[in-house]
Amino acid sequence: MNLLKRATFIFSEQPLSLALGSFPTKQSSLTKTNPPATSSSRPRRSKKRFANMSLEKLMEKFLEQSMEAEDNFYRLEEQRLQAEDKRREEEHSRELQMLQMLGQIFAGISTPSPAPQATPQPSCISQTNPTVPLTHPPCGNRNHPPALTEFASHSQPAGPGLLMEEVIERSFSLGTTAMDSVIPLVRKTIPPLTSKKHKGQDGRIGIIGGCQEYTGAPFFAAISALKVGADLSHVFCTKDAAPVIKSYSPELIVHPVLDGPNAVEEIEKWLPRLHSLVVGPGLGREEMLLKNAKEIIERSKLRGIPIIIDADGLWLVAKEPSVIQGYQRGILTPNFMEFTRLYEAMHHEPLDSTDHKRSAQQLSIAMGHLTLVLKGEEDIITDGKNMLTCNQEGSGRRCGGQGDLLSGSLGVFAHWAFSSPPDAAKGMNPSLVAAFGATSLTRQCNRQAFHKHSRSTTTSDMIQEISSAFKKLFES
Ligand SMILES: NC(=O)C1=CN([C@@H]2O[C@H](COP(=O)(O)OP(=O)(O)OC[C@H]3O[C@@H](n4cnc5c(N)ncnc54)[C@H](O)[C@@H]3O)[C@@H](O)[C@H]2O)[C@@H](O)CC1
Ligand SMILES: Nc1ncnc2c1ncn2[C@@H]1O[C@H](COP(=O)(O)OP(=O)(O)OP(=O)(O)O)[C@@H](O)[C@H]1O
Repeated sequence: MNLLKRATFIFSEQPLSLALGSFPTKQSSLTKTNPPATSSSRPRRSKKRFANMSLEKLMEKFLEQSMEAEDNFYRLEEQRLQAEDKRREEEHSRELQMLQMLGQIFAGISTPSPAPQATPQPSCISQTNPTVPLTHPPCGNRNHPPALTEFASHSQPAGPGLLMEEVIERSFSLGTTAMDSVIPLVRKTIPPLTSKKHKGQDGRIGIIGGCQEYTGAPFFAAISALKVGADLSHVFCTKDAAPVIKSYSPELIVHPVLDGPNAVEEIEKWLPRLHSLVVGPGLGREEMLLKNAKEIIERSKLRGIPIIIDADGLWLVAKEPSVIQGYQRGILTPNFMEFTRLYEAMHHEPLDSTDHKRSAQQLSIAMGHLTLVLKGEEDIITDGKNMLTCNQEGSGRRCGGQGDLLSGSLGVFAHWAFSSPPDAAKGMNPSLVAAFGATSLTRQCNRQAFHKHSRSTTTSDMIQEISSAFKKLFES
């Protein structure tokens, strides 16, 4: 943007540089402004030439050129983003081809007679299991094929729609506890802070939510994303929620478009610039808002953007599971109520609440191996094949909004996990690594805030703790 802050006019052999910020933009005030000071070393000849041009004309010309420069900048930026998208799509299709080839090789080796395709044994159901088979996601920002090191034993019949890549397993040692062994993987996905980067590279996160009733939830999610380390945080909310959310924080970019006549098109314009999307905090359940959210999810899927669905976004998923079913970069973060709703919508029978882990695994499988984070006394994270549980000590305090802190920070961790080098997560599904990072952080914030505020702890207190909780977990 520095390019835009300066405009150079070549009215003579000597260029005249003007600082954009130092000029008023209104025509009326322009006339009152003194001509810009020129350096004492500037030759008289160029002064004479400028003297022939009125200041007003000069400023007009200057503004024209600066607008042109700005247009050019955005055009180039758009082209760059499109090229980046294209490169990513090519990577995906290469990866898929690889997977298909591996699938064919596998089919040749292991199926002398027609064998039933099967769901891998959920041997990872226990968090203390030292060796957990993990599967590389079929769709990831990876340009390497998964290692074909181990096949699961098949004790369950294949579920409908199981893919070949689902039986390609790889061994992964979890060590003694998930906490000890997954945290280092999370760390590896966190991009280092360096002076070489430009604004936006560490994350541009979008939140779809915020309506008349709920302005806190999208704010909590968006500000948490920033505090975790995203560079830019956008909130796409309804018109009447926008001024309220803006007033909470000047750091957020707030778009009052979600209930507008062209909501989907308005938001789609931003999708090429977003690294991940969090759908649902404070979205409400109005038909039109849910319809717009649904369409935005569809368009984000086409671009391979990681999508976290929480709160009222999960209400939408319970009504129309196909909106996210099978999308390997989708992550659902239900609390127990939301989980029950989803489970019953998918399985058409009441939830057996005695075995949360099994139910979570079943729901994930039914959703096409989507990563699911069932929040509770311990957070259960599963993609249907592998399971992690997060027991990071929190507190007994459950204030509204802490789920928003989780979903907002997960938006950032998901972007980092999906865009880190292939070996960072050691072959583990990036969604699982990201979810583990976000749940540990949320619980650590809760613990630290409770230590200071006990019963009065609120989500704002927890957000204050993000910086030190992050350092403690991932940077110490
Ligand atoms: N300050 C704000 O603006 C906040 C807005 N929120 C928004 O409020 C909207 C509705 O969310 P709700 O969670 O209330 O909706 P739900 O319909 O999912 O929850 C309904 C009820 O279930 C209860 N419940 C939650 N967890 C439970 C559990 N484990 N066992 C039993 N009952 C449980 C809740 O207390 C609530 O009364 C969402 O858009 C959400 O994002 C919340 O995020 C909280 C903060
Ligand atoms: N019983 C519990 N003990 C410890 N931590 C918990 C417990 N229940 C939830 N949490 C933690 O609180 C975080 C948010 O979960 P919660 O169930 O409050 O979400 P939510 O109801 O969706 O939140 P929100 O109020 O934002 O809608 C999760 O990271 C989870 O780890």
